[in-house]
Amino acid sequence: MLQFDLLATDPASHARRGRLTLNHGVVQTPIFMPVGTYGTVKGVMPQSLRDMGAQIILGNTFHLWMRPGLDVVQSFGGLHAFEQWDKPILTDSGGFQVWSLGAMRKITEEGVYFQSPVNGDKLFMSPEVSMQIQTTLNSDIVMQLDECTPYETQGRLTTEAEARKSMEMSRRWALRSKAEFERLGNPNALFGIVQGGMFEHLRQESLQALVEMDFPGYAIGGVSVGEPKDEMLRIMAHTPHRLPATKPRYLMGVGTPEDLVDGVACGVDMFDCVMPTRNARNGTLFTRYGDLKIRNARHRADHQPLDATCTCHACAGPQGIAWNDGGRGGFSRAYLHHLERCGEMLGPMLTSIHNLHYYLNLMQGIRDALDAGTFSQFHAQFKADRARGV
Ligand SMILES: Nc1nc2c(CCNCC3CCCCC3)c3[nH]c(NCCc4ccccc4)nc3cc2c(=O)[nH]1
Ligand SMILES: [Zn+2]
Repeated sequence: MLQFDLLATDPASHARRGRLTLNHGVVQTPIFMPVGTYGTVKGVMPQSLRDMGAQIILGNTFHLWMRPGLDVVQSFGGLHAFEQWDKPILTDSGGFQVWSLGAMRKITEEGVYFQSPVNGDKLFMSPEVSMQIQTTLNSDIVMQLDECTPYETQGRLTTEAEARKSMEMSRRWALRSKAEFERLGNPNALFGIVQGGMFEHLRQESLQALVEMDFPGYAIGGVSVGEPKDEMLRIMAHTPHRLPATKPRYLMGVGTPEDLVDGVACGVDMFDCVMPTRNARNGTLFTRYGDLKIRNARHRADHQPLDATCTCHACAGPQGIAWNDGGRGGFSRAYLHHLERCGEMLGPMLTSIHNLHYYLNLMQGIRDALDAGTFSQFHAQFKADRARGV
């Protein structure tokens, strides 16, 4: 089940404030969804995710199907009990993950044939198989099986004819996904995924066909696939606001903090990206005044926290009082620099908490600004602050 309520719209942009009611709870939008790859957000305890305000996380259909295998997840009644997360979960269809595998796959009308990266087994993923897997996982939001149209292949840009062919297959797979989802009597929500490459008229054809199929929500796929930033922004400006205003819009795999704020202004409600956790593990930290590379020698003896305005456990400790508000319970840049240099486990754990908190706090700031009718000012201040430099 899914209910989407529009609570406020920004007069100067396509930004909107909403509320998503799902089987495992209510989600305030716009929202960033932390990505759990093997059934966990790497190095972060579920309780920490709850403490920092995560309302919905992503599960990984493809990986969980490989390992531990559906029989184990099924024995728990689905993903929630298995990974001890009782709030909503969104699962992707697995198509993108197979596509990311690169060579070891063959795409046909029927589905995708590929080799398991875990044990080399010959596997097959079709719209029907993907729906069966996601039904077993019992995720609150299920994604259709689609083909993520590449931006380029072996250095050659995808042509309009290729993008059309790919979009039309995804459209046929949307219908098959929907039919199987309904045949299985899945009580959750199935989203259609808009494709069409970098061609606005193909995006229009794709979204029109999906809207006619009447999904409870829609995703925009086929971006953040190596295209130049201005190409992604062009599609982000074209497609989201053309989707039904009364249904949630999910921009897949996006993005940087700037992309999230720009995406909200373009009418996007939901985002997911591995960036906060992946960057955390390689020592790139997001802060209000720009990005910070904690391994840089200039942090070696710096007593300040990563971000003096941050209330996360890494910056402000258990009390959660920011450095600027007099808090001194957090960890210093010197200590985090040291942990990273020593390769200590606590390093990526603390930096992941900080980066996830940064993303979730940014979305909370956007929701508060939309509630207050000050989104334009928020957008401008956010960009000015980030340009200041750390
Ligand atoms: N169906 C589908 N999924 C897509 C995804 C996966 C979204 N995240 C799922 C999530 C499930 C749990 C495990 C992790 C993934 C995308 N991710 C990106 N870019 C990420 C590009 C990126 C950005 C920063 C760092 C690395 C990669 N473009 C995407 C396009 C599509 C698409 O058309 N169709
Ligand atoms: Zn912090």
